[in-house]
Amino acid sequence: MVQAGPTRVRLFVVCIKAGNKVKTGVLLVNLGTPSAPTSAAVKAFLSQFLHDHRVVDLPRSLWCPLLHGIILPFRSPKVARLYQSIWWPEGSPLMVISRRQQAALQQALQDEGIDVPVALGMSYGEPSIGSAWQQLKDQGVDRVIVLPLYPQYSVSTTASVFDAWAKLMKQERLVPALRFVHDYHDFSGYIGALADSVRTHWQEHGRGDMLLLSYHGIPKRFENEGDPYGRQCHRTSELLAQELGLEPHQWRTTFQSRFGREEWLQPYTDETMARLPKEGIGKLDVICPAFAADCLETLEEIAEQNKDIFLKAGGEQYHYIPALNDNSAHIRMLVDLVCRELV
Ligand SMILES: C=CC1=C(C)c2cc3[nH]c(cc4nc(cc5[nH]c(cc1n2)c(C)c5CCC(=O)O)C(CCC(=O)O)=C4C)c(C)c3C=C
Ligand SMILES: [Fe+2]
Ligand SMILES: [Fe+2]
Repeated sequence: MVQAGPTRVRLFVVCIKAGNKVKTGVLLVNLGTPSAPTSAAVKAFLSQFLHDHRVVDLPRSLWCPLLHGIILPFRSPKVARLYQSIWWPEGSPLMVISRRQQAALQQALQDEGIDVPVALGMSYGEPSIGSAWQQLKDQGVDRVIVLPLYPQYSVSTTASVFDAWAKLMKQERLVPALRFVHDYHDFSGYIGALADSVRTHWQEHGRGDMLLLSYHGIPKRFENEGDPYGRQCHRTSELLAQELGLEPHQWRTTFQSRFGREEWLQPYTDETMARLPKEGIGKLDVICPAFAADCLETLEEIAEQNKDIFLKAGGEQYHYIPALNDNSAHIRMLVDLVCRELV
């Protein structure tokens, strides 16, 4: 569907680029997921992920014995069982949804008359960022918009996408022109898409006493060393609360998915769940704005584990509001992000 206004600007931009024989491509990136819900596949995935210095920055002489001797052998079978509990017939939810996002973004750009191929790469596992770049290269792309699907910048996610891209480019003689989407934590289209999703949920399921915004955590030390992730999460929450007209007592920000023994960003989601019923919150709605696609950390940890904690602590009603996934407002927002980088 061709619209007036901004679309005409977009078409104009694409035409200029076409005249200069520059072809832009989009590389969507997410974290990745195991290829199967088995101990062996989870071990392979965790091994690649947890060897990334951006994720675990301990000296290898300390970390590798712990990783190979304890974490991989003991965590893999345990986590494989969790993946089994959320696995879909078509595969890992994160992978299935990411593929849908890629296809929907491709279609939406095409509908706008924007001839920009979209490829999907994962930081860990398959499809790799390298294979996604190869697909774009095969289509004659010489200008790339790398779009990590992380609304809030973190050294452990966004920076590792940049590392992977830089490593890949070491093999190229002709490095393509690059636009790298650093973050979109306060982008109006993203806040609007989150707000639409909450409103739709309220219309369908009724409204809780509180909206809890639970973000994936990072070690507190990362923040002390300059990672803006926590600050950006709080800003997303404020903007969403503002957009929904929530009073301070009607929303709260927490951090989930702790790993290891050191302190992570606080307050912790699970501890908050156990406290809220005692503070008079009986009905709770939970949203996870750091996740562009549902995955283990939302479908199992939030929709199952934390629900149990809240209900066992005396809560009456608990609703998890799904990630934006391939909903139309999310795809529209991604089109807008891409168009911003086409200029
Ligand atoms: C080791 C420390 C970890 C940091 C730091 C971290 C940051 C971080 N992660 C996401 C998003 C996702 N994490 C996912 C899985 C996952 N994360 C960690 C650890 C850290 N994450 C582990 C060990 C795992 C694997 C599962 C497990 O063993 O518990 C996923 C994928 C889930 C899936 O469905 O496959 C996502 C997505 C963000 C946004 C983030 C920092 C901002
Ligand atoms: Fe190692
Ligand atoms: Fe994680």
